Amino acid sequence: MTNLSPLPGGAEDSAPPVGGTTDPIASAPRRGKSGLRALLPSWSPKLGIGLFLVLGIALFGLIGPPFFSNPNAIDPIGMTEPSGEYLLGTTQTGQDVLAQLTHSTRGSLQIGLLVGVLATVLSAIFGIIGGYVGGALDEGFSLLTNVMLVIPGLPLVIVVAGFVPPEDRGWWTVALVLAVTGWAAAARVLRAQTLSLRNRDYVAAAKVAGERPWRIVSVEILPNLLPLLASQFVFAVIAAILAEAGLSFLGLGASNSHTLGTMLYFAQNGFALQYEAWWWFVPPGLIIALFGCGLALINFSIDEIINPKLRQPRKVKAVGDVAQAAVAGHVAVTEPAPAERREDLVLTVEGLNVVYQTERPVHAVKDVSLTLRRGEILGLAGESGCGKTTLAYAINRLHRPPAEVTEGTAVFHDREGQDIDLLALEREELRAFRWSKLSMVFQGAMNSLNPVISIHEQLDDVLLTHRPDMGKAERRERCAEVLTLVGVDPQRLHSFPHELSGGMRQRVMIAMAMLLNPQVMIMDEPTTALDVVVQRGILREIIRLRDELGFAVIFITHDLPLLLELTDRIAVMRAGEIVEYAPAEEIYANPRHEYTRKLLESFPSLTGERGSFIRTGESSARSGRPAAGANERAQ
Ligand SMILES: Nc1ncnc2c1ncn2[C@@H]1O[C@H](COP(=O)(O)OP(=O)(O)OP(=O)(O)O)[C@@H](O)[C@H]1O
Repeated sequence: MTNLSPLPGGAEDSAPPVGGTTDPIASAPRRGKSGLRALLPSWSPKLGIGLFLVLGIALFGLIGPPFFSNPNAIDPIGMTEPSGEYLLGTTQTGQDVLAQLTHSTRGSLQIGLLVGVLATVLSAIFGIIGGYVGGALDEGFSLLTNVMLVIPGLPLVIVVAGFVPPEDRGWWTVALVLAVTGWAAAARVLRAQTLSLRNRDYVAAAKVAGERPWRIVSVEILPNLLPLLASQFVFAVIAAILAEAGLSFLGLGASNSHTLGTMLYFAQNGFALQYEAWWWFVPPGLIIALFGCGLALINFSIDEIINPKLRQPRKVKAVGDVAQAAVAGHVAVTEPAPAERREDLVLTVEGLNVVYQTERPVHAVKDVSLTLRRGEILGLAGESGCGKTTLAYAINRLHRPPAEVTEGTAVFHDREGQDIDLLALEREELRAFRWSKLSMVFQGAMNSLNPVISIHEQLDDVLLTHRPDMGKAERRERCAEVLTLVGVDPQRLHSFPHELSGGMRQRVMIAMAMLLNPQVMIMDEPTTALDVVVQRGILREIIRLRDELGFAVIFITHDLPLLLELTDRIAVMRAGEIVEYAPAEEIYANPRHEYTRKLLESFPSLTGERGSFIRTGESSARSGRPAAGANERAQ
């Protein structure tokens, strides 16, 4: 909408991360690491234990067999307990259990690995390719997948395995049977995910950019499915080892091969349980359990590489140092002129600091102090990445790790006279507070509506949660009322989000935020995605509603001219700090901070030296400010 260009030294390129460096986007993931290292999971106890178990068991199965005697060799000593000669004792026929265990571990690993690879490849082919290509291919693949799904797995395996004569039933035959019968469920999940991913904006952008389908699948879609594929692989391996054990137990396992399953089968046939020969059946059972556990732990770490949000936030040094280091050298805030009476205020934020505790911490909000008066529209301006959203989220306690409020307070002055320390609210108190006293219209809010639920149900849900005493008719009336307030025909209550225009959806989101008659509404770029005419209509509504209902608004945008038209006061943010905080007229007529001046100058003018915007005075209805002139932006 505007052509605000990043200024030299703006937030994106100057926000000093905690710790003193001046690297811009300190949050850039693993920037300091080489390409290969960036793909490796970061070390954690979970990963360590998982690797130890899996590698230990794999090594035991891989390099163990040559070190031990022939597992079939019979010693006339019969069944004996573990001893110096036979570390894990012997079987009923005097065979060395340890020798059998190494060979069996190898056999089971071979089967697990082969089934894991085959089942994952099959599910990826049928799920991802079908889901992405769609049409007849997808229908064919889906039909096959559904048929495989409704055939009961184990009986089919038993029948197939039973048909293969024992002499041909090697470990790879069993693996093949298990893979063919075990991929369908995973394929369904992958197809569903692919269907969702193929409609994402970045996939559409790749298509428009002319990328070939195989590249879109492998570069845009596949990386998003890796955690799923990894866990499906792990699941397939574990399931295969267990299924093979089950088959062997029934005498349908790999003949002439040693697997953990056949070991358990012979232990059962040799009455190991009755003879209390624990050394015969406990070790194979334990290996199966430990191997599964190790794979699951590795899977957690794989998730963390693919999904950085799962990474544990790092603990950083003392909060005081952090704030001081970051604030040092920056220009002091310009305080708003008029003295503020406590009873006029609805929100007071003091010395708020928010740090993203990532590998290289990002100090996104630095020592921010501001007040919001009852019924006031306060603008929060600043270029992309300066910390506006982080500040709004922290005030509303919506921030999630790695974001952490390291210092400061945010106090809500309720109209009933109570002061509520927002940062100290417990979970339930917070749930009751949010939306009923302070609501939020999120960035890109018009996409936040659930596409398969009608507008009425979505509005009604909020009332059901927060006003359980309201009757059905009363709730319906309130839903219709808020829609009317924002200029949407109440008939639209029956509509689904896709039946509304972008502007209408945005209005519905504003209606939803107003539903409980809050005292404060935080609006994070609520009109950015809309064209100027629709935007203008919505902004008019916001001012009118504010005037009628008396709520206060924190309006966040990078569009300073818009704020000049709309707001009573403006806080200009840069690199996490508020560098200027003054009434809108003052910012327009006499910007004091160099950065504010640059922001204003960066809007080209058709008619003058700068800024094709002139204050209309529309928002000054309540304060009695004079309108300053016509507005070209509305055109
Ligand atoms: N999850 C995160 N981990 C690390 N750093 C983050 C995270 N989210 C945001 N940041 C960083 O915090 C800073 C402030 O981001 P924020 O989203 O609050 O900016 P903004 O002013 O709202 O930008 P925009 O107008 O583009 O939405 C940026 O430098 C950003 O890179």
